[in-house]
Amino acid sequence: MESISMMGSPLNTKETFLPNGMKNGLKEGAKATVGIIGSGDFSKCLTIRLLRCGYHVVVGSRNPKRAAEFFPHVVDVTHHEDAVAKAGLIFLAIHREHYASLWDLKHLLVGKILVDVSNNARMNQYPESNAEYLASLFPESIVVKGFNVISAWAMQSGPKDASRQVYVCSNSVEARQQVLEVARQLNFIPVDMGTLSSAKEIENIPLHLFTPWKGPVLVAVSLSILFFVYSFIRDIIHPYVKNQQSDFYKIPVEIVNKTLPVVAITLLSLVYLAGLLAAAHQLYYGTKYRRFPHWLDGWMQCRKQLGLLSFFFASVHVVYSLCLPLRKSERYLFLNMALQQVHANVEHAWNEEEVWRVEMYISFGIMSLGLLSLLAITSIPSVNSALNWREFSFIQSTLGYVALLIATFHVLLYGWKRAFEEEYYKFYMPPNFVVALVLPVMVIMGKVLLLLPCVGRKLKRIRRGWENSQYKEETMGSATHVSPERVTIM
Ligand SMILES: NC(=O)C1=CN([C@@H]2O[C@H](COP(=O)(O)OP(=O)(O)OC[C@H]3O[C@@H](n4cnc5c(N)ncnc54)[C@H](OP(=O)(O)O)[C@@H]3O)[C@@H](O)[C@H]2O)C=CC1
Ligand SMILES: [Fe+3]
Repeated sequence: MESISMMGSPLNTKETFLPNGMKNGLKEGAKATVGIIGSGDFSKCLTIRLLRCGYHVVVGSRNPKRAAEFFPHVVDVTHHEDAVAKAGLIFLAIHREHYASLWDLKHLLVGKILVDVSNNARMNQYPESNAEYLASLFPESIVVKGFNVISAWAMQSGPKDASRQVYVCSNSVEARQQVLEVARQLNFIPVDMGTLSSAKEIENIPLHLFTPWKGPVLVAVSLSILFFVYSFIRDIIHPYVKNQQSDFYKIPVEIVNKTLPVVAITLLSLVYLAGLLAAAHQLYYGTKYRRFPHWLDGWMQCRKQLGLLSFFFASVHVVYSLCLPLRKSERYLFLNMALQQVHANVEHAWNEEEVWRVEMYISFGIMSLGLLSLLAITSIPSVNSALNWREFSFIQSTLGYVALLIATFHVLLYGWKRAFEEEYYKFYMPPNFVVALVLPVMVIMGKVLLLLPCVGRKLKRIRRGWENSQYKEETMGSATHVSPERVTIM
């Protein structure tokens, strides 16, 4: 047999499964044999990948004759017993529900490494993880969890354009090392997750569906609906009811474009408000060792998503704003205005104050979008890892506040003149820009308060651990230890 088989020394897990040729930097050489139980999609794709990387593969199937048609001829497709006997490292490419059907092979599996690649249909479907269940069925085998986060497609197409990380855990260090090495040989990035107790966490990874995004997206959608309805009532319904003025044409562009910036700046304010509340919490209790309330913890952890959503809304707002002059309505209004000026004998229309206001607010808008883009780019892991902590914190915290300040000026310059011109609903239904400014102004004022020497010095002492009140609690590992400034905002 041209393989390094574990047969005869099943308990010696120190023996390697690496293709010898590769290990010695040679192309050819004796190949390690890897067993796979099951002949489904995952099994086929894993087989191809293993073959490409120089392994010898033996596949165990209930019906080897039928299964052999789907595998390259170099693959040994055989019965379960035979496959298990020929390999020391065995991937179980079958579903958890079928693990018990391998019971008859128990004596053959003693000391062998069983790699559990299974996934469940939903999170926490069973009380124990699939890998722990397998280990309980075959206590004399060595169970390793891994490869479940790699789809059959990614397995076949190679890790170039698909996810690359393979999370591995096992109670046996040697077995874990061997599976980590196989993952490395298959050109994946192995991640050691420690003991088998991490299996549940690993099994839940492919089942997450934008989990960290759910809360922020919900907030963004709720804010959008709220501000859209507000603008609709204020700018469309009210003029219609009061003066029979039909402005319904404004709904698709103008009202949407009034909603977008308000949502963008509110989301950006929420990013920094969480940090401010955390600072207030620490100042109030005089310690950093007290756990933040659950809601604040969750809020702090989704700041990156809130920041990226803010960037998204701001970008779409820019596109809408650039398209405003393309509208027919804008052209008609422009023509009407020109005609009115002709009738009024106005030859030179130039309002110095208006000119400056618009120049400034456009400039502030572009600058804040530029800064937001910078924050978004530095949140990309590869860029993020190229920065040291101080650089990252400077961009995410200091420049983030600058972006918020500039965006606030942008909104203020856009609206302040109109606010004075408008009479209706002035007091009990303020203009959109006033609504947009409530939160950012509060956040900026909060930051200014924190920058006051007396407050700032106290906070610094608390965060460095020099000041702890009687509330000190041992909560190592909780978010309490993460200084609000240390958590990325994007
Ligand atoms: N497909 C994917 O993208 C991924 C799959 N996985 C996991 O890999 C495992 C296999 O998935 P996949 O290949 O898609 O599934 P398939 O349904 O395609 O294949 C499962 C295989 O299990 C064997 N099998 C079926 N019924 C029984 C039984 N009663 N007793 C023993 N063996 C049986 C069959 O092989 P035979 O007839 O030859 O015995 C069958 O081909 C699952 O645990 C899955 O969660 C993990 C990551 C990605
Ligand atoms: Fe704007």
